[in-house]
Amino acid sequence: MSLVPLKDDLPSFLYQYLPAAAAGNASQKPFVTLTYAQSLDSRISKGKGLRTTISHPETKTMTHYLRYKHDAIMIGCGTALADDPGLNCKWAPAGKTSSTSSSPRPVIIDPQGKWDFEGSKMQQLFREDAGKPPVIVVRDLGSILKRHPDATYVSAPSSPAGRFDWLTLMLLLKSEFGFESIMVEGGALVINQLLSRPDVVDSLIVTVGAKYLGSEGVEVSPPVGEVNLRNVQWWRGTVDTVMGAKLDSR
Ligand SMILES: NC(=O)C1=CN([C@@H]2O[C@H](COP(=O)(O)OP(=O)(O)OC[C@H]3O[C@@H](n4cnc5c(N)ncnc54)[C@H](O)[C@@H]3O)[C@@H](O)[C@H]2O)C=CC1
Ligand SMILES: Nc1nc(O)c(N)c(N[C@@H]2O[C@H](COP(=O)(O)O)[C@@H](O)[C@H]2O)n1
Repeated sequence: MSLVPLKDDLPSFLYQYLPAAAAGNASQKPFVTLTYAQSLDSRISKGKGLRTTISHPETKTMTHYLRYKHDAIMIGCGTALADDPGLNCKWAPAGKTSSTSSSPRPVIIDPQGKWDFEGSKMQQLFREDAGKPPVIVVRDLGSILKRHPDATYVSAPSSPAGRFDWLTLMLLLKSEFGFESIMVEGGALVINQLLSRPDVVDSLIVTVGAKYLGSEGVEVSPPVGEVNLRNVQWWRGTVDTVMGAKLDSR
């Protein structure tokens, strides 16, 4: 499906939240953008495992513009299993066409290796030369039952509860794969952890869709309680609004 054109004022609105604005900052860590679309009742899908459209076509185009601006796109395996997403980039600057090379590399956080690249939308796009193959981050390379030859598996150190530390993970992804920028799209478990990590997240870009999804929906609400933001700006579209912000470390 093709995208509607990118709204003219979005690039200037987004600029300060994108990796290019931090170019020249010598950091060991990749630039990390946390971005997702939520309803007015802070839900990112209408139920566990239910792929849900929240973004209006013009903010969907914005998401593809954001994908164009990052080296990698990260999701948790809950999202990979629920949505079977493509995670490629369909946006291209005027006069150019989108291609595999302008798509970010998908990164799937999948400690137990539950998600399978075989038969996925990502595999289909890769075969059509319309998307890159994923990096799959697991806990233990030896425990993966089905390894796909076109996917890259990498193990990361984890806590006894099986959790990766986000900063360690981002540093590893930069050193192993050279990712200078990573866009994190979700899902809820990933977002709720990262909202309290100003040491990891450089920018927050949230689309707010003009709808409610109800109490059965998958909620974004950080367990740590209050999270404060700075450098907050709002963009108003036809139906949605978009908030750009930085996480406050104080
Ligand atoms: N509206 C939006 O922008 C988006 C909506 N979604 C929705 O979110 C829902 C999925 O959310 P969740 O179920 O919360 O799944 P999730 O995508 O956050 O994945 C959770 C899984 O990721 C792994 N994981 C997360 N943090 C980890 C850590 N620190 N260490 C090791 N492993 C870790 C674990 O295996 C965990 O079970 C779906 O319904 C999907 O449609 C997902 C992305 C964006
Ligand atoms: N920006 C945005 N708006 C929505 O309404 C959404 N449901 C999502 N979901 C995210 O996009 C992924 C799907 O990507 P493809 O279109 O298949 O490339 C989905 O898995 C979520 O990460 N995002």
